Amino acid sequence: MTLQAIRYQRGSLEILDQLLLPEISKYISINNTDEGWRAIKSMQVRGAPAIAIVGCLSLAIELTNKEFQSTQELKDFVVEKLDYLVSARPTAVNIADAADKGKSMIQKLIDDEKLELDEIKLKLVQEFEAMLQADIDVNKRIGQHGADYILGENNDQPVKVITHCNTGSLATAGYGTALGVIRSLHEQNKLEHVYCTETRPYNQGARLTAYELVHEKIEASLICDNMAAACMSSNKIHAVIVGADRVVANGDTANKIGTYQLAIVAKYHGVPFYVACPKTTFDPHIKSGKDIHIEIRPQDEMTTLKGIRIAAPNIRCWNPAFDVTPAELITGGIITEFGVFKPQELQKQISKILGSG
Ligand SMILES: CSC[C@@H](O)[C@@H](O)C(=O)COP(=O)(O)O
Repeated sequence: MTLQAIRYQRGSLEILDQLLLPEISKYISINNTDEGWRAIKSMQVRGAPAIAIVGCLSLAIELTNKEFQSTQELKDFVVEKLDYLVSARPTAVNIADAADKGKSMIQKLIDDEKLELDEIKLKLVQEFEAMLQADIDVNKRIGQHGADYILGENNDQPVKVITHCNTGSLATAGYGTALGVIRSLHEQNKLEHVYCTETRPYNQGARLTAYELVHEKIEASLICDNMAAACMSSNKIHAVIVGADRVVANGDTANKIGTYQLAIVAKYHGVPFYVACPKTTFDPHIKSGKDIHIEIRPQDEMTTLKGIRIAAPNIRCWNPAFDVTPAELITGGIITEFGVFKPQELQKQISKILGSG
């Protein structure tokens, strides 16, 4: 059985508290957008697609339980709550994309004079609910496209890959993006080995990806972040596959801190570097990676481990949660639900994809 980070049925939302994993599997309920915002901010739920889905579902819960007197009141409430949810973490664009879609949808529904207030509310709730299944479907397509492409580049022979951070069932509605590609390779018996990086300082790799890989019985080894170069020089690695929090118009990509250095190391060793993400991770409004807002996280994520101080007292820290990988280092391509694109064709492909609705 695959891990389920998000459990939802109308009126009830629960998430697996990722702060407690891997030792404790505990679901917590999210009853409104305040609780949704706090769960995202504290990283009880994390990963670009999961943040968007949990944010929107926390609003669906609040909408289900609340009565409105007018469509204007409903619209003001939805817009305010969506803006609030987007503010929880700034780098991943998926929640901003979902918020924009929610806002234009409510306007469209209000403009439809045939619809009553309750029907408008219900349709909006249904729209947010549909994100769960849609994300799993998209991830499976990403997995298939990515696995086919990588195997095509390797004469259909089993491959060894490296991945970074957590991009699996815990970061999405299920299956995963980069980890979805790895899962798909494994399902086809074409995955010889996967190395997952520890992903300091929050340890998404050691705690979450390693947990998913063990759970799925996938051949895997954990490496510290500073072992990636040694791993590539002492093993034949066929691909590095990572996820993304925002891919901008020129193909520059923000992802978990450490992705950039992994891409540099991969280029040096001639290992193709792939980014796997859905179209909701594209941000065509930003031209280059220099303009992506990078979230800075609290210092204690670096200085302490489970509440125990591991750094010298009084040292200051710089703790950016993400970095930007320039498009030219994404040498393998960007794996989407529509296929695999080279970063230089991304701008054209994004307009084509976004134009297709
Ligand atoms: C499918 S998840 C893609 C990205 O969101 C993932 O690689 C990542 O950087 C997650 O960062 P996090 O800080 O854990 O939310």
